[in-house]
Amino acid sequence: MTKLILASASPRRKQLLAELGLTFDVMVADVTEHEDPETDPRVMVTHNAALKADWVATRHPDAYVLGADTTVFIDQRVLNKPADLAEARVMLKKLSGRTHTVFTGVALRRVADGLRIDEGVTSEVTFKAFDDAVIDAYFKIVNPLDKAGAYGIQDGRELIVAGWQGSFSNIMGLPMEALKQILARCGLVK
Ligand SMILES: Cc1cn([C@H]2C[C@H](O)[C@@H](COP(=O)(O)OP(=O)(O)OP(=O)(O)O)O2)c(=O)[nH]c1=O
Repeated sequence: MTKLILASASPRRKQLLAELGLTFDVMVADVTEHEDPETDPRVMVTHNAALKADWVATRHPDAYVLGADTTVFIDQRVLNKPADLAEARVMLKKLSGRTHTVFTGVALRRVADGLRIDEGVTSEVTFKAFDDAVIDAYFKIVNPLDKAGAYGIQDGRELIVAGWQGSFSNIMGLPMEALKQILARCGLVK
């Protein structure tokens, strides 16, 4: 049987991949992600997605292994996960009333036949203009610390998000439209 492994600790990625009706295992890669705020975001997410997939793939050479990485980009700088609530607040204030870009990189690997597929997807998100009281309310319902840019489009978006363009699932962490095409190329989905 063909085995698929999701190389991720993200509950959002697990939930999104499960929506395809596939059977898969989850294994978290023990890697240090590249997180330079001044780096090219597309290069960074592609590199980090490949790092995660490669780490698991070398340990499971017969399995298809999927890795992904998501970041937020504004003012020519990358916003990764905030270190604490104070940094999360600074990030949300920077994003308030403006449009930013979300980059997700996806890497599929299989060591047994040398399969390597890399893909990068971008989406745009526009935030409402909001004040500290809104950020306080937002932090009561969403934990910003495990999310790039200190927000999750999937929860509480009525407080902060005015709209988006592109793939909603890409913003959440796994671009499902592109991923379905990649998995279909490997015969894993129809
Ligand atoms: C922008 C945005 C990010 N995120 C999340 C997706 C990712 O989980 C996280 C970005 O960090 P990542 O390093 O991409 O992912 P992760 O550490 O959560 O999981 P792993 O590396 O093990 O795969 O931010 C949302 O959930 N919603 C959003 O709207």
